[in-house]
Amino acid sequence: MAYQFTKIAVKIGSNVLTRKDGSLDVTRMSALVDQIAELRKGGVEVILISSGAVASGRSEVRASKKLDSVDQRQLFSAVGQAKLINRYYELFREHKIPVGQVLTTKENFGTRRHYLNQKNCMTVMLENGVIPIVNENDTISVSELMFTDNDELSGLIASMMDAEALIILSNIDGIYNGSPSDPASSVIREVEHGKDLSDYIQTEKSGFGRGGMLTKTNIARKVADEGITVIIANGKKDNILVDLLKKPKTTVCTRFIPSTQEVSSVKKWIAHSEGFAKGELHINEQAARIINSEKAVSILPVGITHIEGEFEKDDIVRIMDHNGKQIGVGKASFDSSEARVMIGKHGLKPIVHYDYLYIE
Ligand SMILES: Nc1ncnc2c1ncn2[C@@H]1O[C@H](COP(=O)(O)OP(=O)(O)O)[C@@H](O)[C@H]1O
Ligand SMILES: N[C@@H](CCC(=O)OP(=O)(O)O)C(=O)O
Repeated sequence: MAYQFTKIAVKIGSNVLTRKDGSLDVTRMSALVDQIAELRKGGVEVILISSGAVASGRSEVRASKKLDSVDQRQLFSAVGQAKLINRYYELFREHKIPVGQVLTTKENFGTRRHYLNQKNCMTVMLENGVIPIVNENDTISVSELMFTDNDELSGLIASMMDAEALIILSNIDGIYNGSPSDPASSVIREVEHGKDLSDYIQTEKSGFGRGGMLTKTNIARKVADEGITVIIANGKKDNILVDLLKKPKTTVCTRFIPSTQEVSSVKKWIAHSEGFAKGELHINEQAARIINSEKAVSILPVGITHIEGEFEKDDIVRIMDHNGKQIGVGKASFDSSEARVMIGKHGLKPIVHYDYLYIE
């Protein structure tokens, strides 16, 4: 039977892969691997983004002295990632499917060249029948260099690899329209473009996760706006992956409806580049109004009131409106000193061209 999608990114959260005592839930891993193998047999290409390094390392080593949170993360992930990938390797080998490890950091997405290098690496893996298993390189990404969590990373990967769908597996059936523990709440089955869900999200996180439901929702919206279906579902449920693709109507999950507008690959990269922004372009009210309308416009010097920070040509900059609120990000066509000289002048080239502008 043909599946609904032919190329998907699947993110498996820490909570799906860990038991209550923090040990690696190999039975669950094995069940998910079986499902991915079944999807592959049915012609679906899969990119896996798997958390669980820190959680699986925690039960493996006893620290000789009390460690701070950074040391703990580095120690546990170094040990745990090896264990995690080894398990995946063994489990996929039973299906004769080769896997490869991709460990990455936020910095690896900072320049277009690095971004394309990673894309090429994973493309060549897929072309050769290898399933990429991606995780953040927790041993070297520390504090401000870290992704918020693997949800953010999975959004980047799905967008970079032009996946048709991103399936985020957590320990909950989807996004509830109230507290998940309240029996009166139920799972929101579909989220249309522009729907704000922030009122529903509780700030608490599950036992081993890092980001929580709010990051999942924000990432899901952004990725769906790029034309990719995003599904949040319960990875602890039997046969969930296959059911989501085979029986989309009857399988409980939250589904973000993708935008039908085409988004260029450069724009996709820029949309996920906020974390690497070097400076700020502040624009006046009229420019903000035009940019926020549906029209395709560039950021011209005439609409800029001031520039904050220093940046080079081709760096990512934040676009701020007249109230100081961030409305987008873009790639600067000039460095900050050149751009400052151009402020307020008519008839000059754009500081950020429309092709390199992402409005939130
Ligand atoms: N409205 C909501 N609907 C569903 N889950 C929610 C909601 N608000 C908060 N949460 C919490 O978000 C958790 C999932 O996020 P997270 O802990 O980051 O999981 P993961 O490790 O799978 O990434 C759920 O277990 C739940 O406790
Ligand atoms: N890279 C970390 C993932 C931490 C994380 O973001 O977890 P989660 O919130 O479950 O996606 C690990 O492998 O432990």
